Amino acid sequence: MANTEGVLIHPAVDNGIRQGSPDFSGGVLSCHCTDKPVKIRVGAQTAHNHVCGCTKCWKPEGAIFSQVAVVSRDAVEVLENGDKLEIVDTQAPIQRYRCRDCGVHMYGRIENQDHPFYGLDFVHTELSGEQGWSAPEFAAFVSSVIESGVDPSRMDGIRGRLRELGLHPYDTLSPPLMDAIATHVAKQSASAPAAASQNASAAPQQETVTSSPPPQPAGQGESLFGRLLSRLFGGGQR
Ligand SMILES: N[C@@H](CCC(=O)N[C@@H](CS)C(=O)NCC(=O)O)C(=O)O
Ligand SMILES: [Zn+2]
Repeated sequence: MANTEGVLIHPAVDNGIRQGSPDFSGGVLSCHCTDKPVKIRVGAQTAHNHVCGCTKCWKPEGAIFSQVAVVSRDAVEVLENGDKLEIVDTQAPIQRYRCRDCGVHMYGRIENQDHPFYGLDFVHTELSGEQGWSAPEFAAFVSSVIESGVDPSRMDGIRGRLRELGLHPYDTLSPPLMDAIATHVAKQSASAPAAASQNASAAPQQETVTSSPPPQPAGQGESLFGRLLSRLFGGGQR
C-alpha cells in the first residue's frame, strides 16, 4: 500500500469532495486580480468535472493538478474586463483564454468543428464563489505531472491518494470519454473518401481535428489509437 499521507492534489479535493447540486444552474467565474478582475458567466451546470495532471491546464499556486470541467460554449459569456484576455497558445486544440495580468485561465475553447469535443468549453469552477457545481469524477493525465517536475517516485502515493478520494487515476481521459473520442474518429475514418485510405501512395490526408500535428500519410503503419491521440491532444503519442 502506497503512503498517501500529506499528498496534496488540488485545494478543491484535498479535504474531500463536495457533491454538486442537481438543480444548480451556473455562476460567475472571476480571475485573481483585485483590480479589474475578468468575469465570465457560466450559465449552466458543468459536466465531466475532473482533475487533470497535464502541463497545459491552469493550476492554482502549489497544486499539482488542475480541476477542469466542460460546459456548452453557448453558456459561456464574458461579463467584465474581457480586454485583459489573451489566448495562451493559438495552435493548441483547446484555445485557453487567460488573464494577462494574473495568468488565471478563464475558459478554453475549441474552434475546430471536427474536434470530438467541439461545442464544449473548459472551465475551472473553483473560480466561482457559488457552490453546487458538478463534482470531480476522475483524474486525467496523471503520469503527465512528472512533466511538471513531480518526482516519479511520488507516483504511487499520488495515485493512491486519488483512489482514496474516489478519483480513479487515468493517464489519458476516462474510458467513457476515450470511447466517445474513438467513436468520433472511427466515424470520421469511415466517412473519409475510400481512395484516400486505400491508396498508400496518396498525398498525406489533411488532419481534420487539430491543426498542430503534421498529417500522417494513410497506410504508413500508424495505429488508429496513435492518430486518435494526436488528433485530440495535438502532440505525439504519450
Ligand atoms: N503530457 C502532455 C499532455 C497534454 C494534453 O494532451 N492535454 C490534454 C488534456 S487537457 C488535452 O486535451 N490537450 C489539448 C490542448 O492542450 O489543447 C502534457 O502534460 O503537456
Ligand atoms: Zn489538462
